[in-house]
Amino acid sequence: MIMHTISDPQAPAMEAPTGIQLSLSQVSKVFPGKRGMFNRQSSPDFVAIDEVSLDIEHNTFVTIIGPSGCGKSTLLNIIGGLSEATTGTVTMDNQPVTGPGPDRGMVFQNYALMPWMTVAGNIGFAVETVYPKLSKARIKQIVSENIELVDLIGAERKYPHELSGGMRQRVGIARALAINPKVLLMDEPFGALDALTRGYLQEEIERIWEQHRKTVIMITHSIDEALLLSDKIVMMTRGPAAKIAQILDVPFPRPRDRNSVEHHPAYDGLRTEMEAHLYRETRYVEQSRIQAKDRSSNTDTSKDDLL
Ligand SMILES: Nc1ncnc2c1ncn2[C@@H]1O[C@H](COP(=O)(O)OP(=O)(O)OP(=O)(O)O)[C@@H](O)[C@H]1O
Repeated sequence: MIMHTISDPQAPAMEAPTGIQLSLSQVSKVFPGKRGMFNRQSSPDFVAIDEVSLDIEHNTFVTIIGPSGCGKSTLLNIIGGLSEATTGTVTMDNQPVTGPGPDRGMVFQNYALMPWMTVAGNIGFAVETVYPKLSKARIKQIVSENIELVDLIGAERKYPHELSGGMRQRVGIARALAINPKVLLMDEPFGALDALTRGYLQEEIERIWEQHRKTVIMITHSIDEALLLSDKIVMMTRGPAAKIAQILDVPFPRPRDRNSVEHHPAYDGLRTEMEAHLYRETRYVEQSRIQAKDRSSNTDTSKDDLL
């Protein structure tokens, strides 16, 4: 765990930093194959991502999009320090990332809240853990500010099971922001929500981002979500050995809302480009699956012929 030196999470920044904040250099991840008797390898190693390099500037909203199973979570987990790159390096503010730390807050699709703690308890616990020297009064104040930020006033004493999915994810976001990370990492944060709640929370994230302007790296499967929120969209190729295919710049002015974004002259072109990429990569994955299935059923048939 990186040692943190900030004594108060909401302490004002000296000045807005500029330039590269997070840098990935030739990052690869290989999951080792299974080992059987006598430690003999029974399945091959799996190269999930292959030599991915990416520079992310301060205060940028980046989304990662790509076909299912290409390695998006693997990449985000390496940035978050939850998983180690097999080769390559990740640096944040020129310091190597060697594990999780309060400089990178994470928001998960399944919320990952502690069920026995209230809304305020979940947020307060995170702040207390990261900043153990803060007074109880200061922690309470930070909790209140962040509950207000995500529009959860009145739900402070509720437990996660008493909340809707959208409210739970608001708690997840408040908890991540309360420790004042330099970078917010979100792995499909709206993936488990119904379409209406999802649309509402997307606009909330845009509003919150306007207030904080933190660097955000978010995984999504939604083209519209990526276009509404991002400054940059990182499009990944299919796996195995996934790479970055292309990075799109999103030129829509801020603050944004769905209507203004959809009427921007660049919207249709960007949308078409993303659709074409995802369609191409996903079709290839599906065709490979069908061919593999055909091959295995042919093998079964030839076995039957022998009987
Ligand atoms: N611990 C692991 N051991 C072996 N293989 C793994 C492991 N974790 C992930 N993988 C494989 O690595 C590849 C990338 O997985 P990952 O979850 O990063 O993809 P993803 O793009 O986030 O997927 P999705 O869009 O479905 O959420 C997949 O083929 C997955 O099966």
